[in-house]
Amino acid sequence: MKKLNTAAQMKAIDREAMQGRYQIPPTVLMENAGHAVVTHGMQVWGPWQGKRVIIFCGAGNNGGDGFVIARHLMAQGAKVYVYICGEESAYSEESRIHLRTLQAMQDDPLCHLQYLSSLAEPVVRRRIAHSHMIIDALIGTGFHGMLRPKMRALAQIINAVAHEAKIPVIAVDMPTGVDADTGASDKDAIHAMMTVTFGVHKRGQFIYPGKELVGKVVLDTIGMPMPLLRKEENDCMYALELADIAEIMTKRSPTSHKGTHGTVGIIAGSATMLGAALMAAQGAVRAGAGKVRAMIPSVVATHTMGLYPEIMVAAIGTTPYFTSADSKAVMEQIRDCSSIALGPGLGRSKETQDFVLQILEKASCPLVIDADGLYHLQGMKDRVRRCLQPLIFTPHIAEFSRLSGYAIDAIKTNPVPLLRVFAQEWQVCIVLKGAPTYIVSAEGKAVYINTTGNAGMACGGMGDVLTGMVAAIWGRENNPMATQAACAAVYLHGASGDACAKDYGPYGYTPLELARQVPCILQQGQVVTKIDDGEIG
Ligand SMILES: NC(=O)C1=CN([C@@H]2O[C@H](COP(=O)(O)OP(=O)(O)OC[C@H]3O[C@@H](n4cnc5c(N)ncnc54)[C@H](OP(=O)(O)O)[C@@H]3O)[C@@H](O)[C@H]2O)[C@@H](O)CC1
Ligand SMILES: Nc1ncnc2c1ncn2[C@@H]1O[C@H](COP(=O)(O)OP(=O)(O)O)[C@@H](O)[C@H]1O
Ligand SMILES: [K+]
Repeated sequence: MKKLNTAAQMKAIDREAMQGRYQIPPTVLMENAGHAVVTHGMQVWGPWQGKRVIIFCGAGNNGGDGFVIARHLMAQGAKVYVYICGEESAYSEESRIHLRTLQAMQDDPLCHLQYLSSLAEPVVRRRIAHSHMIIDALIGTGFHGMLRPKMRALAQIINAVAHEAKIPVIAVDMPTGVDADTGASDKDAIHAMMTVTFGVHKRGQFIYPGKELVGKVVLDTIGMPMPLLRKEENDCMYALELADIAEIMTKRSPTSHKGTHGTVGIIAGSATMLGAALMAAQGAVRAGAGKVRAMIPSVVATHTMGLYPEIMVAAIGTTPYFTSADSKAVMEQIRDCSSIALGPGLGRSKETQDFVLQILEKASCPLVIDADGLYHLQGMKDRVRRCLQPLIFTPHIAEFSRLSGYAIDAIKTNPVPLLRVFAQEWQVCIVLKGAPTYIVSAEGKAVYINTTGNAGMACGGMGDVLTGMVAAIWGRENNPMATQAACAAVYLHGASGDACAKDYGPYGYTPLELARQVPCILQQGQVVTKIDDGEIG
């Protein structure tokens, strides 16, 4: 998985690399950063020879990187137009050194160096329009707040002209105007086609709207000592990758049987929401559950008979929704279950709440709780903490807001600290569904961010499928930890959505079509790499 840092964590690493026992001179890190941009740019767009490149250099160290980039581009035969926004005296020592080196090369016909303030706007527009490439070295991890008027005006020009003339923009470390910690972006933030980032990825590259503005992100370690780059932060965040899932979705032993792969109990559905139960059950089947038993109120269960023969259906009670009178029958049915998915389509009757609380109290295996199951747990933190079984909650933002009391806007702006507090206080692993989906362990320490999925999944029932998948992966023999199971399910669910988007089109595919893709993802993505007993397959 990819480690994701905040700007402050990155700064601390930079400091340690320069001042601690490593003693790397700051000019060297900046040199390597600038060189990295030139190298990665060439790998995507070919040789720089003969290209006209505009480099906008801000007043901080991001601008310093720009001066280095200019020198290396000239060495490769590009003509550079370097526009400086800062005052020479205000630059850091390392930026000033690189600026002076560049100033010493000013006579070179390939070098055009100018303070931006001395240039009329139409000239800037014309120069951009006649360039082959633009380098955004205006602001990197140091961006905060909103773009100030002059910077905003410049960013608007760059975006407009680059878009119109189809000129690629390479962002140095971060596109100007994107917050490296949260992905929050100024409305005029620069839209890059590629971002070359240094040392460790930044969180804002994986969170919308920043995620959309960074383009292709390339990481270069710029010669920083690996122990610093690998260091586990107290407040750590990771982006999920296919390889992480392969650790969990192991190959089956050839002699395994259905009992080996877990029995998932689905407690879901009510008179008007039968589909939710079936979609969760299908999610469990497609994610590899050995057996799936769906417990559904009798009144509606009759309609499911024969629909999905692979699912065992237990018709429960006499009411159109579950009540506490049903808990005994349900407990009988889940005795042999290795995990339970509770909640999709249960409805919001007060009587169902009593039922949910009884299941929570008596269950003898891990529980994944979603949708109406979570609705019934509002204000029930103590009851949840008393539950003897490990729990995974899978709310979307509105459900999380209802449960936690945090405002939807606050969750959208910066969910991570809120999720950590909630997970610790409620002692549950939490999956905050959305774009992107976050997974937080019950200790509230590690946060994982999903990298798969698309807007075609914004459709009723997709979450139900996920709930069944989490339960299936969590309920296997040698079952993974809650967080691992949640990460694997979320990643696979999103990857299946991406496969649907490719096969069917960007939207309009159904939750069951998505569920059907799960085994194909395991196959095509070669996710399954190991045998259950740990042997490499
Ligand atoms: N050794 C290292 O550390 C290495 C660092 N490296 C590079 O340094 C970068 C970090 O450098 P940094 O910390 O100097 O910040 P940076 O991104 O240049 O931004 C600060 C400037 O932006 C301005 N500004 C901010 N917000 C603004 C707004 N809303 N609207 C307008 N202006 C705004 C801010 O103005 P101020 O707030 O100070 O008035 C200041 O002028 C990092 O991303 C990487 O590229 C590499 O060389 C590798 C080694
Ligand atoms: N724009 C999007 N990008 C990626 N994933 C999305 C997007 N919109 C929805 N999803 C995913 O689809 C699922 C929707 O779940 P949910 O909101 O609970 O739907 P339902 O309750 O109807 O089943 C979640 O896993 C969510 O992450
Ligand atoms: K930048």
